[in-house]
Amino acid sequence: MSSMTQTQTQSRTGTEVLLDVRGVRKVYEGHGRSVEAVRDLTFAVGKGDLVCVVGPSGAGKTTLLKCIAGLLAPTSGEVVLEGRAVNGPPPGMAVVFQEYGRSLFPWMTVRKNVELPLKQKKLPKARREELIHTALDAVGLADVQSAYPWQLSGGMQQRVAIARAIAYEPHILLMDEPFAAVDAQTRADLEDLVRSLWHRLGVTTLFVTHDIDEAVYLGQRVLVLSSSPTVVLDDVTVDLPDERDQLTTRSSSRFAELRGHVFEQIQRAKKHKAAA
Ligand SMILES: Nc1ncnc2c1ncn2[C@@H]1O[C@H](COP(=O)(O)OP(=O)(O)OP(=O)(O)O)[C@@H](O)[C@H]1O
Repeated sequence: MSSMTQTQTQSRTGTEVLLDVRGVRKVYEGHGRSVEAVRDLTFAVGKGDLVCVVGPSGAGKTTLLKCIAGLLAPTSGEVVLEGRAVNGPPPGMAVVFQEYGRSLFPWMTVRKNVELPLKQKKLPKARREELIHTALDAVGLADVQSAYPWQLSGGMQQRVAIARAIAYEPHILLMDEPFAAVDAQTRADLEDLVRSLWHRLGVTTLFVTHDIDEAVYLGQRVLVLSSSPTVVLDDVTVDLPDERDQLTTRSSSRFAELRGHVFEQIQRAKKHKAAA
């Protein structure tokens, strides 16, 4: 059972805190060995913010996300969402995973896949229809709702997964390296889709990636994680103009400075780890 918990009231962007991650540590135990995946993670995400988490491979990004999603219990520390401690999947959360092939049900049409969580939410049919239509329209897939996921390209399948997440009307959207398995051009389109949905819906979004450019392009803030055992190395404010596009934003000098800064931090952490 969730309990009401004292929470931070203001995020770094000055908005009301929605997600509060406090001193989260995760040690995996088993087969006679223990792995300290995450040592100490503390940060807050404000309501309506788009925050990216970037870190090297094996830094514990998925572990952190599973702790936030209530799929894994931290060894110590806690995750507080909307003032309540998370100790199971919270009702107002949707997650988009990297492996769209495994997260969509192949025997269900696109619309049935999007509808499933809405049925679990026990929404009436008319409301479900409205949400399915709006979400599929928003991701540009209104015309393939009767298709099966395996009839679609990887990028389209991931758009179905995004449609399913936004149709659910989550208070917070978690995305775990959602575009790692698609080609570069599709990836750029999907990044722009995330920015435009975020603008339109204002949903609080935590986007996890190992791609520094992607983190800087998408986020209002970038949390930089160290190598495992993981801590937050830096919390970078992305002071790029809010209107972003793949060409002008990525070729601006400020973008280059920010990505250089994040890159340097990650490289330093890797060297530090190697030396230790
Ligand atoms: N179930 C598990 N049991 C034991 N160790 C685990 C388990 N899951 C993850 N780990 C270890 O925890 C560390 C962090 O893993 P995690 O998958 O969270 O990192 P990541 O940053 O998401 O990696 P990647 O970017 O490669 O997906 C790694 O050393 C990994 O081997």
